[in-house]
Amino acid sequence: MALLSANSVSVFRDGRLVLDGVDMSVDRGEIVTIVGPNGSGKSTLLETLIGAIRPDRGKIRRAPRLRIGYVPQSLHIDPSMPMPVRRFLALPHPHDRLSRARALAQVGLSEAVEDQPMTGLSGGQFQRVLLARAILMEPDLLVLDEATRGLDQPGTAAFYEIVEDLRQVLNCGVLMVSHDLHVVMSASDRVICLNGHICCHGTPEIVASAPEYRALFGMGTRGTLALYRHTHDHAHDADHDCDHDHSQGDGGHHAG
Ligand SMILES: Nc1ncnc2c1ncn2[C@@H]1O[C@H](COP(=O)(O)OP(=O)(O)OP(=O)(O)O)[C@@H](O)[C@H]1O
Repeated sequence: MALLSANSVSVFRDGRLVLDGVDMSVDRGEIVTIVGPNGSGKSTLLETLIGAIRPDRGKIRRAPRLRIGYVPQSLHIDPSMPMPVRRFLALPHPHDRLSRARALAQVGLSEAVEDQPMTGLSGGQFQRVLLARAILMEPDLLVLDEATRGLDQPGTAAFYEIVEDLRQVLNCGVLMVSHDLHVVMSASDRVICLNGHICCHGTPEIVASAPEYRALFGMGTRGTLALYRHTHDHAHDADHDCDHDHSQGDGGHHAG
């Protein structure tokens, strides 16, 4: 059974249809990434999947007792109320020192960071602390909403390497939203391209070469992506679609 699935999910916001008939799922052990332009409904989809928004149509199914570790896009912490990392990690409930140290180590931070105020951390450290807090939940599923926003390229790449390690160590599923198209393509097992509805989905190779994806992100993107994870060596038919078989083991489809 999938950890989480959406079945024909539609969501209206302020009377406007922002998600239209979305079908998707995430299994344990896989990294699924949602890409799409600004305002295409990515955060709305995540919020609906984790139960923060009720779908107007369709159904969300979660595995029984599913534990979700959520890393938000950003988090505002009032600088006038300094909060040490230790206290932040204790939200919503405290954990023993060993668990905290292990979680921090898993995201590449030392225990010493616990004494620092959250507002004194660098962007990369801050996001790692958010990730450490999510790990402390012992999640079946990690949900990351643009968790690398504001990080430079090395910081972004390092963050996704940690996510990849965590997927193996925790044996969890990972669902993320990202604008880091290049890294996403190398770090994901499946990519979902969203623009209110699912334009196309499948392995990174299938999505990167889909006309629906290229229409949204530009023709140049495909060439750049090819540098990262584009192992097959045949020539592409200029107008093939997501159903094209790249012999990568996973299928994909497009939905207009
Ligand atoms: N709280 C809200 N109330 C009403 N409408 C909202 C709300 N949040 C988002 N929307 C609208 O829903 C649509 C989808 O927004 P959403 O934030 O899900 O897109 P996104 O793909 O995550 O965008 P971005 O890449 O800019 O983060 C947008 O038109 C947005 O204006």
